Amino acid sequence: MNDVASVPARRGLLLIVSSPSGAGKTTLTRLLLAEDKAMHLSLSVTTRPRRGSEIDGVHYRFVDAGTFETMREHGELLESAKVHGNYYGTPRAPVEEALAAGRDVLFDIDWQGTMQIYDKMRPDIVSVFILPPSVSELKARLERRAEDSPEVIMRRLQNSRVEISHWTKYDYVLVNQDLQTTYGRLKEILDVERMKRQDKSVVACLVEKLKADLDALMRKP
Ligand SMILES: Nc1nc2c(ncn2[C@@H]2O[C@H](COP(=O)(O)OP(=O)(O)O)[C@@H](O)[C@H]2O)c(=O)[nH]1
Ligand SMILES: Nc1ncnc2c1ncn2[C@@H]1O[C@H](COP(=O)(O)OP(=O)(O)O)[C@@H](O)[C@H]1O
Repeated sequence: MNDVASVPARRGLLLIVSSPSGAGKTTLTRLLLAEDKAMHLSLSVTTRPRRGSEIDGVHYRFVDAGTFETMREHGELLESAKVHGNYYGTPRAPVEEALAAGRDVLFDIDWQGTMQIYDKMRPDIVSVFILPPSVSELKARLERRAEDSPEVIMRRLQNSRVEISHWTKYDYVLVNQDLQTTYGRLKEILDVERMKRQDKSVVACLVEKLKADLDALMRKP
């Protein structure tokens, strides 16, 4: 039996974080990955051009359209979607390996991908939707990030309208006003959801032992 004073064993969970572009999901998920060594990023493949701050194999695997299509045809993607005119997909094998090993996996994917993974793995999923506090702040964040052209920023803002309408499909919604507050809430969600998935057999063993010890105590003269 595990030491009951330590965190009991549990199944791995799949944490999905989605948001309209610029709301802050990359910032939040990078903070989490840096701090939480039990969390592993699902590295997506994409046909989108790499941004200056991104590293191939760390933030995305950047592939051409032909490679993406071959992966999709061969069933190598757990889900895939076209977002802002580019293709994105989640490689299947690393997720299945992580789940089998009881590790937690983090997905930064859009609502279309979320729906596809829900269909396959709903009990293991915890989904969080991040909203910006206002449109002006969303636009300002996209501009401050300074990674996209004005045309790309306008397209992302335009697409935000559809994306935010999917918030109802998520388990939790966070409004990312103050970054540290939002990050704190995200960690609270994760703590609770991990606790919910604790291996109950460990608790059952402890309860049996407590009962036996109580019986023994009561029998003492
Ligand atoms: N379905 C799906 N969406 C993805 C995947 N990877 C990233 N996305 C989504 O694609 C959208 C665009 O991502 P990105 O190009 O990094 O831009 P950003 O949202 O402005 O940071 C975001 O909504 C991401 O969550 C994936 O593997 N599958
Ligand atoms: N709570 C916040 N307050 C102010 N700026 C933020 C906040 N969260 C994120 N940002 C900034 O907004 C920009 C967009 O954030 P990012 O994480 O790239 O968004 P997304 O991944 O959702 O497109 C980045 O420059 C980031 O530093």
